[in-house]
Amino acid sequence: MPGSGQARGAWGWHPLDSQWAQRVVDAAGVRPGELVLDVGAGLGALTAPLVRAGARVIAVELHPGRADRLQQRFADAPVTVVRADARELRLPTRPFRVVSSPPYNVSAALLKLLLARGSRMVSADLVLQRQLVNRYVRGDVHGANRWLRSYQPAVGLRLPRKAFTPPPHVDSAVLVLRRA
Ligand SMILES: C[S@@+](CC[C@H](N)C(=O)[O-])C[C@H]1O[C@@H](n2cnc3c(N)ncnc32)[C@H](O)[C@@H]1O
Repeated sequence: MPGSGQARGAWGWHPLDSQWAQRVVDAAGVRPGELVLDVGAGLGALTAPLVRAGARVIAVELHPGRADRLQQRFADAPVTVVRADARELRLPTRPFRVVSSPPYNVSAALLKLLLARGSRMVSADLVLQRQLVNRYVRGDVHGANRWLRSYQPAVGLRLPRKAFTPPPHVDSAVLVLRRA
């Protein structure tokens, strides 16, 4: 990322096309008034349809320039922008949902945090590397025995590489987690 002192790839910069972002939010079935975390919010591709669905959004973004632009874009909307590392996030103490397209290099750590004991997460719709989604759905991840008692995992929307600009090198899908 020019001027950030960090290579472009290290930021996992693959924003979603707005139509695909809308599809992800529609499929999540977000209802007005729900508290939703958009982790790795970028410039707000998912935040915008979440606001249109009536959600109260916490948009988490580590990149300082993007966090500033999010703040400006959603200044008049029910959006709280938090500049934080997704891997060290303090989760809401109220029930919350997650609808997010995080950078793939933090997705395992983010899931570990979201699924930790005591989390008030009621559901997640996460755009992830398809291979990782399949592993979660098969229960083929460390600690799965514990969280599979609380959450029902499923494969949601499959996203083609062209749903992102620039396109990633791997296929993506939505990991859908609902409280069992
Ligand atoms: C794949 S992009 C997706 C952006 C947006 N959600 C979208 O769909 O257009 C991931 C975003 O996560 C941000 N990011 C990278 N590392 C992060 C971290 N450790 N914590 C929070 N955000 C991070 C990047 O700056 C980037 O904006």
